[in-house]
Amino acid sequence: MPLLKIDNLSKAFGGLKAVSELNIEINEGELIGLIGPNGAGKTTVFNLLTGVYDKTEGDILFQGKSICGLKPYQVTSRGMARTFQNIRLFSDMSVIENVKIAYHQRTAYTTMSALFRLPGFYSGEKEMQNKAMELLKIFHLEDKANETAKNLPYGEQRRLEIARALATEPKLLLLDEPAAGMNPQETQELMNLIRWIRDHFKLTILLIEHDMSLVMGVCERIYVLDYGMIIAHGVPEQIKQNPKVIEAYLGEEVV
Ligand SMILES: Nc1ncnc2c1ncn2[C@@H]1O[C@H](COP(=O)(O)OP(=O)(O)OP(=O)(O)O)[C@@H](O)[C@H]1O
Repeated sequence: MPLLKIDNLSKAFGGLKAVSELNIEINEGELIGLIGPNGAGKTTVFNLLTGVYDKTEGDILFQGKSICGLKPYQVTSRGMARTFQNIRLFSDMSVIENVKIAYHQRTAYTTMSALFRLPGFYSGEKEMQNKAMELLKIFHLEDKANETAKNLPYGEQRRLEIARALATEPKLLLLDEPAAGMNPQETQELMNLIRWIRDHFKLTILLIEHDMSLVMGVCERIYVLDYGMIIAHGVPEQIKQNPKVIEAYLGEEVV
């Protein structure tokens, strides 16, 4: 059974079909790319997967169960987390608070123990603090734990967003243009980090990306969207040479 099965999914905005009869299957542990020209429908797919938009037609099965109609927080608790094209951090909160907030969805202590500061609350808080610090270390942000999120350089804010998504302990991680705004060296480091977190956390990853060197370098299979439809699907070597893909990018260098 695939971890994620997108089954004939469509989404219309009035007369515009942003996503049209989409079929995608992703198996546990895979690292998959979703690419396509501007306006192809990639972010709409993420919004459909995470309960931000309601589908017009079709179904989304996650671990064999339909997740259509669930609210974003319910999708998160089923084990799907995402980052955004435009970074969405709690910008006035500290770096570590950003991560701890995500852990709150997963902590075992009850409202009663939190209200009355019972022992369960303190052990829960301590555990959360330790786990958050561990994540920050992985993303080389431990020295910035108490800085205000908005004061971090752009590349670090992007890494913090991924750390925060991981704090919800997802099975499937959706990354929307993780390398946007990064220089080539940062992009290379991010590529290594994405592979590493997939292996370390035994994750499945679906990523949207315009940076072709990142997509081709890191993804095992790639789906190409154009006008809401899949025009190509395969391993990076097949995608690079696919005439429909080259045409969709209007002669832009695909690699
Ligand atoms: N909430 C909305 N209301 C109306 N139209 C929308 C909405 N969201 C997206 N669209 C339209 O759907 C189409 C697909 O948009 P989407 O943002 O999913 O593309 P994309 O592939 O992510 O593009 P980009 O690479 O530029 O981010 C576009 O024509 C867009 O204008």
